[in-house]
Amino acid sequence: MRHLDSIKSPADLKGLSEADLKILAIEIRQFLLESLSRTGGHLSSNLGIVELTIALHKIFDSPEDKIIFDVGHQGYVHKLLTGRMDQFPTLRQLDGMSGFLKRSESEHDAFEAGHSSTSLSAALGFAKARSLKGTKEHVIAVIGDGALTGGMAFEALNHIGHDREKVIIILNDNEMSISENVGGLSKYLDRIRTSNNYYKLKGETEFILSKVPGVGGAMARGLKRLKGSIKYFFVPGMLFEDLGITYIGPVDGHDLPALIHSLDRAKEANDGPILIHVLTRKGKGFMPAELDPDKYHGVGKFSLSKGVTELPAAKTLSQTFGDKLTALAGEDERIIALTAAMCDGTGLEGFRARYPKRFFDVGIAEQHAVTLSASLACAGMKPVFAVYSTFLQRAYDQVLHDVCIQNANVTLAIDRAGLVGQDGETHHGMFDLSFLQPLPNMTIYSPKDAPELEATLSHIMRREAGPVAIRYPRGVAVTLLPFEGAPDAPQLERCEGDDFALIAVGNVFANGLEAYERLSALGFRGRLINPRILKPLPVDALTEAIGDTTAIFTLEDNVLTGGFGERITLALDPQRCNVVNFAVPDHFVEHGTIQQLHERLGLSGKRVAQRIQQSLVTRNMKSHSASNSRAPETAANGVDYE
Ligand SMILES: Cc1ncc(C[n+]2csc(CCOP(=O)(O)OP(=O)(O)O)c2C)c(N)n1
Ligand SMILES: CC(=O)[C@@H](O)[C@H](O)COP(=O)(O)O
Ligand SMILES: [Mg+2]
Repeated sequence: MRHLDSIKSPADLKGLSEADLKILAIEIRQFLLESLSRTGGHLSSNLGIVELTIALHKIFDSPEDKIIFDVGHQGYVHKLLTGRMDQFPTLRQLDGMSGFLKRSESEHDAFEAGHSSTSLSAALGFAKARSLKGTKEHVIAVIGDGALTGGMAFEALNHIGHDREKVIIILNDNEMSISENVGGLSKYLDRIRTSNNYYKLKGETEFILSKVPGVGGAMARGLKRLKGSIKYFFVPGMLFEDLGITYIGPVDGHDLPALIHSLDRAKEANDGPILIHVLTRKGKGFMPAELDPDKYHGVGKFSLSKGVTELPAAKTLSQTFGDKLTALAGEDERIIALTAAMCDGTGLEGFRARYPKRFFDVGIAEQHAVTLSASLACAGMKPVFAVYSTFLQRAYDQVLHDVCIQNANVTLAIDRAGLVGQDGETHHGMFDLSFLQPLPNMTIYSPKDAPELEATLSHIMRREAGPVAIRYPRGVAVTLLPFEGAPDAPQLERCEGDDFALIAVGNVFANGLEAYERLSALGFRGRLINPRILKPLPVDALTEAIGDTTAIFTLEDNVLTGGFGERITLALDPQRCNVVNFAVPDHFVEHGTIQQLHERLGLSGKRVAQRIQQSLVTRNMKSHSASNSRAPETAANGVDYE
């Protein structure tokens, strides 16, 4: 029997010898590879953190001790060691186990995340509560070198160093964010990594200090000064210690005895916050992932023998965006592309290669990226910040304060708008319309497919009229209908009659089209409108497109509150129109495929058709006799009433 099979909780680790733990690490890697090859998931970060997670659970006593994982994408080993092995076949699937930590899943998941750089603030909160309650548990934050580039992490370090509360920070340094890590901090860690001589000397000095009994007075001061000058000579700055946080390391993160020793040392120490600098290799143990950790950061199903085999090229909307922006940058040298550590995901690889001087990866620093964009715009450039909708939430005040108030010519290319699928509730981009629509000066576009995205981007880069957001979903670059008309005017895409008008925003226009065709097949004759521009709301053009229709339906993948539907409902004449909004309801949405989630929320083509049909039948029954109803048979035939 494998050791892994006998581990139902961290308590089962305690009796294992170091030799057994090393075998366990091999078993865990094997398990992760086999399981994730079938489900997909965040592979390389988890392969890299196997020994560290084992050591953490060996030394500390979860759930009393609080282990907080930053982002949480590297929490699979923790899930395995806390009794969730049999849930791995359902990882990130509808109603299955989350890809992140969830308090509802386990008492060992102390704090939830999905967005980066929150763990240090969270750890300090637990530590302060401990002091106030007078309890004794340990608080440990596990943060990656990428997550440490986020502003929140700096804010928390500043507070932790000052506060002196005992928090154990494990810096899991694999020299990678999703792509290569960037910035001065990354270079600083690199210097530490290569300053072995310093650590030898520092270690020896500490050893001398600890061994000389009753060392005191001038001698102690001399030795301390010596230690200090060695430190400054070999590692300028010594950032963490200068902030007031004791630094231990670097420690080989795949050497279990060394990890156990360092964690034990930190556990026993009494004095203030400690940072243990652990060096790991992303993708450890699976050669394709070690060689290309970026590609294996998040994977779909893959082959254990061949790794991720290239799929027949299905171009994504992100790539459509990136390619088009690169082409436009060839015509206008003021165009600048920015990303906050999501170069690949936002389709900017080509731009980076073609125009490296006009490409900025700022690290996980969305707030900084937005303000940087604002000042670039004020200096006459045309910055385009490509950002996932969910991560833009971080930079709301910067959008408001630095971009919109100054009417700066900044383009927010909002990728992963709408539901994103398996990352679930922390990652769905279902709020951007609600938080951007209220902002004065903001213009918002929502193209329905790849050609429209290209046309809209060209239009935006020419117009130079203040802040713009263009939102598009995670997915394949399809062409739904040929592009006609203008990118900034609503398009009446289908017009067969006045039974109903469906206004479907770009992200879910495909669902609207399917619903329209289903209703057409049932004999309903309506209109299908693609609004294209959501702010300023083109009320006159939409009113014209609606024509004499009085049954209006809106479809969007934003939450209902503050969404597009709500705004158009307020704008249309209530005496004449009856407007029904289909949108994401007022609750966080779980993980699953986008199609499954649309189905569950009543936003799929099929469900929208059913809901419209039901609504029309009810209206007809109210206003006419039952015999005048257009399709009573189908209404009674399997409609899922809501
Ligand atoms: C605010 C925010 N921006 C971007 C991301 C996307 N993201 C998830 S993991 C990750 C890289 C994190 O790097 P690191 O902390 O070093 O962990 P590693 O994957 O190397 O283990 C990024 C950029 C995020 N989760 N949150
Ligand atoms: C953990 C995290 O935030 C990212 O790794 C995210 O899962 C990437 O999402 P995409 O797969 O949509 O690029
Ligand atoms: Mg990293």
